[in-house]
Amino acid sequence: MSKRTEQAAGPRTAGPETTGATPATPQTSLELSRRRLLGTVGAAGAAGLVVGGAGAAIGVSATEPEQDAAKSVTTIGSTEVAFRPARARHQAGITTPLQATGHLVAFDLAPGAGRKEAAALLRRWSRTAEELMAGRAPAADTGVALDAGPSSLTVTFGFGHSFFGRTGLTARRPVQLDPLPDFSADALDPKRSNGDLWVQIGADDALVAFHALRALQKDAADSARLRWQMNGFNRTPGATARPMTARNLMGQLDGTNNPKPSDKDFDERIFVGRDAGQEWMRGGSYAVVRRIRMLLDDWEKRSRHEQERVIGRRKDDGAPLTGGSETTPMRLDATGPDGLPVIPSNAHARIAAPESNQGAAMLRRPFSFHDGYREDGAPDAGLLFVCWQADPLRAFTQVQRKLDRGDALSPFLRHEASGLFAVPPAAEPGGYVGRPLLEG
Ligand SMILES: C=CC1=C(C)c2cc3[nH]c(cc4nc(cc5[nH]c(cc1n2)c(C)c5CCC(=O)O)C(CCC(=O)O)=C4C)c(C)c3C=C
Ligand SMILES: [Fe+2]
Repeated sequence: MSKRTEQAAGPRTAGPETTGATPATPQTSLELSRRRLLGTVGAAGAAGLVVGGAGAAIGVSATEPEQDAAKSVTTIGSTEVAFRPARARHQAGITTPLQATGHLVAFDLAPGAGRKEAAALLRRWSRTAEELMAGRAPAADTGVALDAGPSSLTVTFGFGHSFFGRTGLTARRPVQLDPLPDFSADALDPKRSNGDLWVQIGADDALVAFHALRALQKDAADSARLRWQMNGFNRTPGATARPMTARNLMGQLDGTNNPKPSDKDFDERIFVGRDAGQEWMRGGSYAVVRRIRMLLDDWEKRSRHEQERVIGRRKDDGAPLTGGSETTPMRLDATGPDGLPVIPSNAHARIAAPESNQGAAMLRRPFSFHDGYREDGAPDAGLLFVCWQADPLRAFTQVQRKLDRGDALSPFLRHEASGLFAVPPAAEPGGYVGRPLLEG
């Protein structure tokens, strides 16, 4: 299995859809990297040469500095994520470890385009995504990613509420796509919210991600028009000396208590089950997307101690305020000498925890964003919050309702855009994403 050094949910292994060879020793890693340096892997021919490198952290000590630099770069580039996972039914980009660059894009079908045009578009998009994720260049390529391998590229497709009316498929729209309720702290921009179609692109190389975005935009041609685009980033794999949970722009370890694929109820919580009302969604998931701006000027004025009480965890190592390490469970009932809860009653992690929400859980897989500075001089920066769940009403909505009523983090956040998308299972061999809906 291909290994990554920066992961979505703390120290854990890559998602089941990541392909690759047996974890490499320093020696094999070097050999594989040499093969790649000889030019055998590039945008035109990566298939079959997924090195599954051991990551920069393993290989660096045994070799010359120049080789080390080349090796760590090529290891990142050559990691491939399967478009049609062999052992999972879901699309890539859900359990895939966080990538360094992301584009979230929504499209609306063009006037006059309906179900037939949508089906043709999803077929084109699926073919392009499969080629690019394997590191192959599509027809009439721009050449932007010519020198790079697939770089963990994932492309994930979803349908918004409005898609079903536009395509005459209202009867097959899942109730889970009913619009999210209004929350008191919402300041949503409708132009940057929702949309007929949603595409999530992630990659460990910014040019590879841009290349994919352009190719998909060209495929959309006259059948769909861009509604909004958001660009985000995460830490680059290998930037930290050991695999770690990612940090957000407030400086917190974010993702610690995410559900893990090894949890016995993971699939049930994150993916639509076999008994779901809408058959075409079985094995799929629902994505909630929120552009959440952080009021960083206010946040950064708070002391470390105050910041930690807002979350309920320590900033440096992510351990709960009740002690231990990052992976130690929070003791929500622990009180201090003053008789008050050690993890404050309005701490974000307490209010959002499954224990406070009838077991509700979601897989958070965000990107940070920074779109420059606002007129008032404040950074236009924050979190492109993306979370995945089998049922948004029982996961995101349940938790956000609670956060909305008294989360200590809320005064430092502005929810500025929102989307809810049905993300169907992966394409079957010879098929395309969404075919059972569009042709069923
Ligand atoms: C409605 C869901 C959530 C929103 C919106 C949200 C925004 C948000 N969160 C952080 C930072 C942290 N969140 C943490 C934990 C956490 N957050 C949610 C849900 C939402 N967060 C959940 C379900 C959890 C897990 C709670 C638990 O089970 O313990 C943490 C702590 C570390 C961790 O577990 O990840 C941080 C830090 C920001 C900055 C933010 C909006 C910008
Ligand atoms: Fe959170």
